[in-house]
Amino acid sequence: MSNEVNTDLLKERSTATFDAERLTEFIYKGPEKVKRKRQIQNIVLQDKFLQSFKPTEFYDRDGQYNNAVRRQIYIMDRLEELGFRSETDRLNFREAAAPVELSPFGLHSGMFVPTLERQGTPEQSRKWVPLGKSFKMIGTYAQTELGHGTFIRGLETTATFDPETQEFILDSPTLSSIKYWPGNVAKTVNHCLVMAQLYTQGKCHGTHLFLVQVRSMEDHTIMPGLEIGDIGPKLGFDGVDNGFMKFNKYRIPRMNMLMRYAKVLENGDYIKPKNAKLTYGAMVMVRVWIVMDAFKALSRATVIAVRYSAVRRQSELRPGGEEAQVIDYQTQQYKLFPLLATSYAFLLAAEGMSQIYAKISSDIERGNLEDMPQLHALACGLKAFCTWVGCEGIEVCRMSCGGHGYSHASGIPKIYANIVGACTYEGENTVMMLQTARYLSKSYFRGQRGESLPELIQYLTIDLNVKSTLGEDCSFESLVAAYSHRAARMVATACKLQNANKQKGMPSHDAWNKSTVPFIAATKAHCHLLYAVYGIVENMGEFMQDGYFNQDQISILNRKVLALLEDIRPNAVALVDAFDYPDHLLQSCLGRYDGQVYEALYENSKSSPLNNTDIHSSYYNYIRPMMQKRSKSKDISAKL
Ligand SMILES: CCCCCCCC(=O)SCCNC(=O)CCNC(=O)[C@H](O)C(C)(C)COP(=O)(O)OP(=O)(O)OC[C@H]1O[C@@H](n2cnc3c(N)ncnc32)[C@H](O)[C@@H]1OP(=O)(O)O
Ligand SMILES: Cc1cc2nc3c(=O)[nH]c(=O)nc-3n(C[C@H](O)[C@H](O)[C@H](O)COP(=O)(O)OP(=O)(O)OC[C@H]3O[C@@H](n4cnc5c(N)ncnc54)[C@H](O)[C@@H]3O)c2cc1C
Repeated sequence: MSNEVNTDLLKERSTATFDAERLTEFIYKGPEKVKRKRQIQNIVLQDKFLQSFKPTEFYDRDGQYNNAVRRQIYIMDRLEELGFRSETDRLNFREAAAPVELSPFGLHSGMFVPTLERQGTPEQSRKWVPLGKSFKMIGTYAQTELGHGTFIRGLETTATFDPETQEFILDSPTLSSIKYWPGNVAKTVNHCLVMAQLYTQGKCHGTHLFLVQVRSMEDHTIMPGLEIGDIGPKLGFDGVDNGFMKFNKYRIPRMNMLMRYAKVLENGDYIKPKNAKLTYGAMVMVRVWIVMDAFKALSRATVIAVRYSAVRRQSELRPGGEEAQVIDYQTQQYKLFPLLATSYAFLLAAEGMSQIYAKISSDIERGNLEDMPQLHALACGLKAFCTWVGCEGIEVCRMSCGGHGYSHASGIPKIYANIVGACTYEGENTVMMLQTARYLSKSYFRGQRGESLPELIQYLTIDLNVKSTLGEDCSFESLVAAYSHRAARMVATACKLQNANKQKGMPSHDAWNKSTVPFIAATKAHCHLLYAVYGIVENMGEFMQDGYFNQDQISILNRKVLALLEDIRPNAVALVDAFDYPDHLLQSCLGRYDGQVYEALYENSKSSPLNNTDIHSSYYNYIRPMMQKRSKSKDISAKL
């Protein structure tokens, strides 16, 4: 590979009107943090073992899982050797060492250990968390079943208390109750946190979490009374062993129920929690993290597509002139530049969401549940919005790279396959949006009654008769006012429909269900209250419905969005460079920093396993016999 930088990329970087390094420092919170991040990324780049893997798509499923395990255990050992203590250092190392290969221990660190910490009693946490952190106990979060994922209250796995033996008896009473999907259950973990319906003294008290040993700590064999297996290949997550698990009257000690919020006493008495939804805390935490995941996925795809668009020359923009950089086509800019803006918006939304989560979850830990509904609504809405919009955007990035975008060598299919699952896991997006919609509906009616509302939703009470003051300058204030107006009006419209349904005599659940489509649109508008002009132009109908904008203002906005494309054009490459993703993290022949795309594609293709032999065995086994047979045939058409 040559080490020159593509001349078009060189020109793009030299004509940028700002220093990308300053923006990188803003993104990563200062020059020292940037320097440290790069140091750690370079340690990975120099690491022979970590650089010894071929791209994941060159391995079969067994190989991908085996590599994922090897890689992650190597990473754990290296982190110990390097003595990285700060979470940022460890995260930077992990992300560089496994940029697209998901970890078979992801749920152990991401849900199992944090849930033991947050949902166990102090004694339980003291006993189990060190075992989890030292990987003596390797666990996952097993909630979803064949028949239920969304409707947790409908889960069928039972945990029945036996006061004689001071044990819970776990059982999968029906086919649909078999645990199905939990990550790392099939081959990796030896423990699970199992969500099950708790029965004691003949009464069901709803779903609770239980710590269950599923494999022997001696030889990893499956514990008697359990059936465990892999669910099979999926759209992505190939290195992750999502599994199924069936309980057959499987006994665990009473003290294996996580009892921080709810308890079962020795005599079988049930002590209920302050709020039944405290058990759902792990899911809220992961939804908050998924907002950052959506930013990382969309920004990486945007880096690849924008750099490639600067390098790719195709067709004549000026008749007889040289072939144009595709980034100079207005249509290509209209595809990609809004995604660049969206990536930055998601970064800010993710950071804001994490700060709100940190504050409210610490209040909840201290017993103050006042803001729990707001946290739930925000986490549901942003998780759904950012993954939906992010995945749509990643697909636009892929298609904007033409044929090469469809190749794994572009890096984009892996980004998409890994993040698109997030539209489903940790709460199916529509269902999550409806949770937020429920919160908006209740808040709207509280606002109508003159009650005070939390700051984030006070816009619901604005005067909807006001028209826009937007002028040629498209001021920030006028844009925020437009988004607030649109969302407030759409929430009011959905709530009025819900009310009208009730007035017609519908029971409240029907009145709700028959207004959920406008509520989803209103909730998306609520979440969209993040970034500007493009969003208005793309959703103009919703902004115009009550004449909020006049014709002149609509023309201003249409002109503005095209003018913004021209404003961004000279800085597009610098704006993606600022995300500072090194090549080995992007894993993309199209998004390389040096722009040497064709050489990289050619080298990558030559390493494809199918090229290990010049003539494939199928020629000898099938093609040659077919040709020989047809060459003897009298029937000329068979020869064709
Ligand atoms: C690297 C990637 C790894 C991938 C990891 C993936 C891991 C997983 O997928 S684990 C499994 C994830 N599963 C889910 O997220 C299931 C989603 N379903 C749910 O959360 C619930 O069933 C839900 C919320 C949809 C409905 O629950 P349900 O009990 O019917 O509640 P519902 O009747 O709608 O509401 C009851 C009240 O509880 C509130 N509530 C519900 N959930 C929560 C919560 N988590 N926190 C606070 N309040 C809540 C509602 O807002 C409502 O409040 P109000 O009455 O004031 O309006
Ligand atoms: C990659 C991946 C990893 C996963 N990892 C785990 C894991 O580690 N542990 C675990 O426990 N689970 C895991 N899951 C399961 C995941 O959490 C569930 O699939 C998810 O919660 C969705 O539930 P469901 O499959 O029942 O979908 P369903 O709810 O059956 O969705 C089907 C359709 O029904 C609609 N629907 C459902 N309820 C309503 C409603 N009330 N109103 C309107 N529409 C509705 C949905 O919008 C959707 O369109 C994973 C899933 C995936 C894809």
